Amino acid sequence: MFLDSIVGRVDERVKALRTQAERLEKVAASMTPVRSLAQALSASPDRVSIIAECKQKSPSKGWLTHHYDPQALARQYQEDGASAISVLTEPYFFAGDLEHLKAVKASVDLPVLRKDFVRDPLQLVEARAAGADAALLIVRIVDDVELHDLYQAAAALNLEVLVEIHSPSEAERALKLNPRIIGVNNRDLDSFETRLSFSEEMAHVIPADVIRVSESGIQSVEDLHRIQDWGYQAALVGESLVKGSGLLRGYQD
Ligand SMILES: O=P(O)(O)OC[C@@H](O)[C@@H](O)c1c[nH]c2ccccc12
Repeated sequence: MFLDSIVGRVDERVKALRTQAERLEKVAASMTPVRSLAQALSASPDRVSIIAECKQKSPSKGWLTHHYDPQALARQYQEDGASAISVLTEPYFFAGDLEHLKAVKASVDLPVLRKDFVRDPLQLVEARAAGADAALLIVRIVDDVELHDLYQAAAALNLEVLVEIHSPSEAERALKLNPRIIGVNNRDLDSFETRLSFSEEMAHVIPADVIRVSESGIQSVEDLHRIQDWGYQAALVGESLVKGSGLLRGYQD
């Protein structure tokens, strides 16, 4: 199954990273203060804040664009009113690269989120050393102890986290962390199908003081309005923006 193979590759990457642990920790400790994702997502309470994603390829849709320039894309997102930028760094299934994140960070003023499959605290050190302000934590791919340890490790690095869930039981696990931001993924990671109303179903299990992000399959201004009606402060949008839908501009007008 997809997640098993992706997790296998992640664990290989982590193993290779071990030799660089000391250097990465030094670099991470020397980084300038983070740009706060939580603050960026709370800045415009009357509308949905958009985390715009740089993604070249996905397991469900294949190549999204032939000419991928994450730096130029992120700059455009910022100009069009995005609140934060998400950058895919997973190389095997999403054609991502940590270098994309570094380039993006250097060219925008917005918080930058590392979008990867995080299983080990060293990946968070690596993210911080590359300039990430926040990282995604997918509840499904770790156990409770690992989740807790990753959450603590991120806090120690001053890295904010977007805790991603895809079921009521994952919501329960996530809430034990007292997280500031929760992402509800509308995409089922087994079937790859997206269903926006999943965000509606999950809204009532997330406490009101948690920043809610609806993720995946968001394509139109109407979708953004629906999410807002369900009590979400933010949306994570990839494919439709990469393909040039103009959703950000359409929403600003
Ligand atoms: O391209 P979309 O459908 O707008 O989705 C963006 C984002 O939600 C999606 O890329 C995503 C959400 N959670 C993930 C976890 C891993 C990789 C990718 C993702």
